[in-house]
Amino acid sequence: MYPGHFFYLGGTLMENHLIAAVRQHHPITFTVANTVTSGKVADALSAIGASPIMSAAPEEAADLVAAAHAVTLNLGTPTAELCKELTAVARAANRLHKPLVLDPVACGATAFRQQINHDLLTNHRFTVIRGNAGEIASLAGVDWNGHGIDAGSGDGDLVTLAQRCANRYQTTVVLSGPVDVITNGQATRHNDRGTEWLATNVGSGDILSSIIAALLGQGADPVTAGWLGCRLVTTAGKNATKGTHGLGSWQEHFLDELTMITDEDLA
Ligand SMILES: Nc1ncnc2c1ncn2[C@@H]1O[C@H](COP(=O)(O)OP(=O)(O)O)[C@@H](O)[C@H]1O
Ligand SMILES: Cc1ncsc1CCOP(=O)(O)O
Ligand SMILES: [Mg+2]
Repeated sequence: MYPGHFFYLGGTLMENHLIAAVRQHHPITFTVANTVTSGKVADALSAIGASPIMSAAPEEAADLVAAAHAVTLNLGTPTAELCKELTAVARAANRLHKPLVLDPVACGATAFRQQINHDLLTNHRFTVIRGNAGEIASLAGVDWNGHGIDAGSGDGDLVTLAQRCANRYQTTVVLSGPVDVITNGQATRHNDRGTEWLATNVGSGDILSSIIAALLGQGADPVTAGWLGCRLVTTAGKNATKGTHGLGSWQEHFLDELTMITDEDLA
């Protein structure tokens, strides 16, 4: 717990104050980012008031984890070299009790990605896993037609799928999509806000994962951080559609909406 962090009050986290707390305390949110959306993630974190830092150097992994309030491992563009960094960061985060989020981008697409995710999940504890249905199905060992970085298609109940993944890895799962499912295997919440621009925009999921980390860094419990992260991203995304002509203008409005979002918007 850091000075100014929020804590449980009568069993309920003061969700509405978390955004204000992030804006006031600027939690340092360390992302081992992919090479595609690193800048977008940094901008989105900065827009909500968090203090982003990205690095892929194992030499500074322990120091950066020590300085950070929360950490995200994004596996969008893995390499054998990056695996050293992922291991060093995960180990330091567990040792220093820092919240740790996994974004298993396209984890079912190749044997290489499957192996990296398996190794990380076997050897380290994650506070939250955030992925789309195809990614969560792959981690849960459920048959699914993944589609690259996108969710693809499959049968079955998404709540059951998310709960299975949460139970398998003893963690909280945020399964994102048209309806987001947030579960720790017992408590389950939903968020049904959004816009298809979020699916079209490359990096929406990466942004969500790192925003959830920022909220964890501000002291939110995992289910609350997962739900509020989804609520923030989808509310800003939906509000950004006003006056949008295409993906370019939506992206610009989305950053503005993330910056200006209010408790009333989130309600
Ligand atoms: N079809 C959709 N309609 C509304 N919101 C969506 C849709 N698809 C994704 N989202 C939202 O976009 C955000 C990122 O989720 P998602 O697109 O599933 O991640 P990823 O980019 O990793 O596939 C989530 O907040 C989710 O609610
Ligand atoms: C296109 C692409 N290729 C490797 S990572 C990446 C970005 C994935 O972003 P997201 O999963 O948030 O849509
Ligand atoms: Mg993704």
